[in-house]
Amino acid sequence: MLLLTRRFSSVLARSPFLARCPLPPRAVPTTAPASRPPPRRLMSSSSSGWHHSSPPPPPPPPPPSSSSDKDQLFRGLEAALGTTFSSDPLAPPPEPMIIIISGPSGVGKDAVIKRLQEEREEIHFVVTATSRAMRPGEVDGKDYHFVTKEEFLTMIEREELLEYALVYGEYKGIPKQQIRDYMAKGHDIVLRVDIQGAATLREILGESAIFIFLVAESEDALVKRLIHRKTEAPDMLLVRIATAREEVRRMKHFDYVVVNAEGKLEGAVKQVESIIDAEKAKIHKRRLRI
Ligand SMILES: Nc1nc2c(ncn2[C@@H]2O[C@H](COP(=O)(O)OP(=O)(O)O)[C@@H](O)[C@H]2O)c(=O)[nH]1
Ligand SMILES: Nc1ncnc2c1ncn2[C@@H]1O[C@H](COP(=O)(O)OP(=O)(O)O)[C@@H](O)[C@H]1O
Repeated sequence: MLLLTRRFSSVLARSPFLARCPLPPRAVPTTAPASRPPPRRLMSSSSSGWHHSSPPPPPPPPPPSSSSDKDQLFRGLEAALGTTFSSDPLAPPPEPMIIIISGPSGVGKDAVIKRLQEEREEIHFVVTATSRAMRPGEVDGKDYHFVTKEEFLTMIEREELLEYALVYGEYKGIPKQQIRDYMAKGHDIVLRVDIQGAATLREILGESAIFIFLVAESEDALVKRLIHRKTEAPDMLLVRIATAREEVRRMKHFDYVVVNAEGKLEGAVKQVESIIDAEKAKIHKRRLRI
């Protein structure tokens, strides 16, 4: 430390900046402090306490004001350290991650993911393959890759799927290659799966992915939302509601729970974004293995 201070002092001594703002002579000792006797202290006659017998040190030099002074000081510090200051980022670059969004049918997974994609370009929503029929308004390759049952079975045989399940009588599965391609390009991956799919993915991905459970504020709200969507016949509605009751009990296996309350879609999306941001800022990051 003493050596550095000396070196810095000698560098600054040669700079015009120092000529205008000289360092106080006692700031850099020329002899080792151990060899110097401790300063004598005298009791002041006033009641205010102790005073040094030596005169007060001169005031520190004023901070550099002009940009050339600041530049001189910067270079002086570099010279004193014997290295240049690097402008490389101090934090490691964020790595792509996999985010799994699950929850009961009708809770708003698709709605949350759609808004998330609008907010964050770097997110890739994996379009899963399904054997179910296309609903009005759905687009092949955007909502799902709609395939026949035979085509789906071929994909299973060829081990092209990271995970697959029979969901309400129809096959659903995640194409592996799509994940690899987008991760290689630095994208974060969002997967939307049912609860059994999330359990399978937990076995495959362990702690390397983030598992988010989406819920409505209440069962009552969830049922109304499903009725309002008008995509299910009453008997299928009953199956989905009964299943949802079971699914909510599996919440404890997830990392986070986000409430998508009625009319508060934006709040749910913001919370998912906060989770992603916090995970990106973690020092001990999740190590992905797929
Ligand atoms: N396990 C698994 N579930 C999926 C996959 N893709 C979609 N799902 C889930 O299948 C369930 C039923 O999907 P769908 O019939 O499209 O109905 P909706 O999502 O409830 O409108 C939803 O809970 C989806 O999350 C997948 O690749 N694997
Ligand atoms: N916060 C919310 N408030 C009101 N309606 C919502 C909200 N989130 C989603 N919805 C609506 O609820 C229905 C079910 O949402 P959807 O995204 O299809 O659910 P999931 O993908 O989980 O089955 C849709 O009609 C959607 O527009």
